[in-house]
Amino acid sequence: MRGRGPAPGLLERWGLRDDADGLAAFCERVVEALGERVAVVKPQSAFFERHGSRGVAILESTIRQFRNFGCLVLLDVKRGDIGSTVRAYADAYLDPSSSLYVDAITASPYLGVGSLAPMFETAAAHGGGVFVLALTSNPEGPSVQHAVGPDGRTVAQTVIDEISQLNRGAQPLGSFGLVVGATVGATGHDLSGVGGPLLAPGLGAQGATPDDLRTVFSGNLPAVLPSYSREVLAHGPDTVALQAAAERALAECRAVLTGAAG
Ligand SMILES: O=C(O)c1cc(=O)[nH]c(=O)n1[C@@H]1O[C@H](COP(=O)(O)O)[C@@H](O)[C@H]1O
Repeated sequence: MRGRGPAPGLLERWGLRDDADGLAAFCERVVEALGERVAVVKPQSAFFERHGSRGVAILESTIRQFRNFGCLVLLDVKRGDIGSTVRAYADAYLDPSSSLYVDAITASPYLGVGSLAPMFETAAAHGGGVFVLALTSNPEGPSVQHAVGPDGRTVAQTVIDEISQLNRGAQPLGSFGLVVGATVGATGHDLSGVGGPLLAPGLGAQGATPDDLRTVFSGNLPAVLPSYSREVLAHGPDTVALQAAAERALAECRAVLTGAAG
């Protein structure tokens, strides 16, 4: 998977202005270079929202173009709220009648996994997916996610177990995924019953390597969806260089995920 993070630093590096025109040019080039070559793209909504209504229009158009190539779009929005508001987020991103409709989104479980139910229902109704944060790649994450509750489980393990329950019986994988950073190391959390995809950000720019996937995911490697953003995008705007960077990342991850010795 390739993340799409048109951050200000990247626009500048590509010789583009940090405005909506720069953002549009950036997205056009990324779609042209990678639209036919990647299975999943993960645009980060904030990098579009910071350009206001034009940014959101560019996000809509970029989503459409990638989907036209047959690419799955996983929008990184990390939404979460009380149930009635989550219903509106579900309508915005997971209902096919919305202009922001995508195949899957990221969601934050810190108002309780149950508060995300409207997203789960809408995703299930339309064949979409929801990736819920469990063990995030940032150094601040463990202070919340490793906290132990009254039943002896960590916050992260509670999230993992609730998502496992939602996927119960689904074959080969259910619609509900977890986010587990490639940077987190061996935390002792049990992912064996998840039955859904495991999104692994943190590769490349945040320091994790494909080898780290073995440590973090061990027996669960076949469910892992590795994600790179800056590591690939920093090679633009040259189309061939972007494509080569994506191919390199793919080859390195494939060697680990298909069980090559290492
Ligand atoms: O949900 C995410 O995608 C995510 C979760 C997480 O734990 N860590 C994390 O970095 N991300 C996102 O993944 C992307 C990583 O970008 P790079 O570090 O450039 O590959 C960013 O857009 C983050 O918002």
